[in-house]
Parts: sequence; structure tokens; C-alpha cells
Amino acid sequence: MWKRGGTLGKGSYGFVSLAFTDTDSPMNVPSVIVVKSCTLSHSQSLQNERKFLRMFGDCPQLIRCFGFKVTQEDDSHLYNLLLEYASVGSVADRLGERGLPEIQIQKHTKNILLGLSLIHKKGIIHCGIKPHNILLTTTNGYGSAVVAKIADFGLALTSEQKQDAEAGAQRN
Ligand SMILES: Nc1ncnc2c1ncn2[C@@H]1O[C@H](COP(=O)(O)OP(=O)(O)OP(=O)(O)O)[C@@H](O)[C@H]1O
Repeated sequence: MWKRGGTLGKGSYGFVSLAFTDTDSPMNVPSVIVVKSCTLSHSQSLQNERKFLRMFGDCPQLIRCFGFKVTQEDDSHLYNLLLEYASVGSVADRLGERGLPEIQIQKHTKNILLGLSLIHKKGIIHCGIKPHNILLTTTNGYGSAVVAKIADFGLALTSEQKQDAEAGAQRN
């Protein structure tokens, strides 16, 4: 269904690659995607990310998830999460010394707050909002614009999980 391309970066759990989909892929999957991969035995964080992202479907404020696939590569089983490619990189990449123009900050902040409000309405807490995890994509078509999307649900919790964790910490 897809072919791995170059590596975009490495995280604490594994690595992120560009990937190119086949012509027989479902219509809603673009020809260029991103694959986040790690060994199957260490895939808890990626599985967590998938569990939360699939609750949102095609929400324009969040990086889209196209499912997962387990592959065998170089004698290891890899868990691969298939994600929308954010071709402009992260907000952290774009900040530089001079920061971003105020007009872009206003637009991105509005999108991020809208995304967070949708996440919170479903009783989920992202737990990792930072410039590295806000990715920038482009809209297709005439006059294409840069759009900010929330990514990386590897640390996300339901509000019940958060309450349980806090109660456990108070007991200890
Ligand atoms: N959907 C995506 N589109 C484009 N680039 C991405 C995407 N997801 C991750 N990346 C890039 O891949 C690199 C690694 O990302 P990743 O989220 O795995 O690690 P990190 O955020 O640097 O570390 P950690 O998640 O351990 O805090 C980063 O440069 C990130 O911007």
C-alpha cells in the first residue's frame, strides 16, 4: 500500500519517514504521507496516538491518521502509524530568531484553540502541546494557505486516566 522514503527525524519512541502510496490506496489517502515507526514491542505510545486520532476522523485542526500497518523490516517487526504529511514542518522549525509574523500567529492560534476545544469536548487531554507538535500543512488549490494542525498524541490521556494518575500520585 505504501513505500518508505527518506527519514524526516527521530523521536524518543522511533523514527518518522516520508512514504509514497500506491495507486490502489483508498481515495482519501494522499500520494505522499508520513509513517511513524517503532518496534512492535515498544509501540504503546504509537498505539495510544492511533487510538485518539481515530476518534476525530477528518478534523481540519488535527493531523489526519490513515490507519496503521505492521511490517517486517531487517528482521524486526515494526508498528507503522500512517499520517498526513505536514510539508511546511513544525512551528518550532519556523520560529527562528525573529519569530513568526503576527498575522500568522493569530491565524495559527485560532486553529490550535479550536482543535484543543474539540479534543477537550471528547474528554481527552493532549499533554504535549508545544511548538514541536504543531505542524504546518498547505491547503490545495488556488492561493494555497499554510494551516496549523495539532500532532503527536503519544502522551494523551482521557480525563479519567488523568484523574486516576493524580489520585495515585497523591497516595504515594
Ligand atoms: N506528520 C508529519 N509531517 C511532517 N513532519 C513530521 C510529521 N510528524 C513528525 N514530523 C517530523 O519528524 C521529526 C520527528 O518527529 P517526532 O514527533 O517523532 O519527534 P520529536 O517531536 O522531535 O520528539 P518526541 O516525540 O520524542 O518529543 C520532527 O522533525 C517532526 O517535525
